[in-house]
Amino acid sequence: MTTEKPNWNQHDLRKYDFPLDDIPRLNCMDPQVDELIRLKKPVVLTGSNLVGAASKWNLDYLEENMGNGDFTIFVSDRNQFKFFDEKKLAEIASVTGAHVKDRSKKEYERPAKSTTMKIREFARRVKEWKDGDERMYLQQALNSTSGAGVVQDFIRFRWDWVTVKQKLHNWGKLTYNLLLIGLEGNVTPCHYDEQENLFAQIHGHKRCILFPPEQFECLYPHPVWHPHDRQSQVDLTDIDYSRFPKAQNLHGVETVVGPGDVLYIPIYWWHHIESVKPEKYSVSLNFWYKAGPVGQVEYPIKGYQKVAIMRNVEKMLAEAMQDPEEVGTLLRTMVNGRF
Ligand SMILES: CC1(C)c2ccccc2-c2ccc(C[C@@H](CC(=O)O)C(=O)C(=O)O)cc21
Ligand SMILES: [Zn+2]
Repeated sequence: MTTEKPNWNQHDLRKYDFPLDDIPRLNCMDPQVDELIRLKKPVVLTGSNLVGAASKWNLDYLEENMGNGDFTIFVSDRNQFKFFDEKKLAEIASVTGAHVKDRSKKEYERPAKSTTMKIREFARRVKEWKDGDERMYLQQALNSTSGAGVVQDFIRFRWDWVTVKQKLHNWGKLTYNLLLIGLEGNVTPCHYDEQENLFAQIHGHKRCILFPPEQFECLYPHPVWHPHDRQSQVDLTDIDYSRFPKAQNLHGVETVVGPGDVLYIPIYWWHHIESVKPEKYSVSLNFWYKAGPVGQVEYPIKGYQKVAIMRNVEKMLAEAMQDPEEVGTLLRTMVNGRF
């Protein structure tokens, strides 16, 4: 049985061009949960109390209990926070041979810039924020150096429960717990991660739209060597069908998570996440796990395995030619009129 979906006033939510089915909401003790996770299908787990100790993490509490560190804040003059991986610029420079005319100065549009702020300053700006102002998104890995109060709460998470899940599903090690505090209306555009994710919602609500890895060709990700690697080129809120015709075949699943909900975002699944009204800000904490060991490969191979193969081919070709920009030309030569 699925637990009641919050009586969400659908008309408040943005209408998309593509069909969206509901992600199942199940009590965490329901045996169907482990079946869905085993099949790498998204599911909302209710009643887990995974981050119950953080239920009091509103801005006032966090302001008092996150210590005096400098926190990473992304700033954007629009709703979208399309992250830009600076490390990729160094990788491009390292793989590009001397024979390439000097393109390393190539300018990329840098959408969201990052800065650091004390939690007190961030909290003040959130309280004063009004629609139209510059948007901010605090994203900070939690660890033992976070404030004493937060660390005490962190220790009291349901690590017993989540460790059982990690082992049962052969996930690798826990790499990060990212604390996320974003303003209502902040959008993290459609992208995939190469990690399993238990996404715990703590304060406010987030609308999560997901697509399976099989819809790779409808979402036209940036090249692997691009700073927007793993992110879709398609703006789902304003789809350019002339550039991205296959986006017409998009068919997603969605849910709105609220405090206490934990959404399982399977590795390589696309997700587009928006903080929604009525709360002014939202607080989430994700649990990212490395992929488990590649077990016995079964054929036909699965969608997410094809994505991993395509990534490796792009990397290998860029290195072989010492020129990332040559990859498209070579691949077109390989397939056009032949396969
Ligand atoms: C947009 C932002 C702040 C960012 C900027 C620059 C580099 C990285 C990131 C980054 C990574 C993860 C998230 C959380 C979540 C999306 C969401 O909840 O908004 C998500 O995608 C996940 O948990 O996998 C959010 C961000
Ligand atoms: Zn993500």
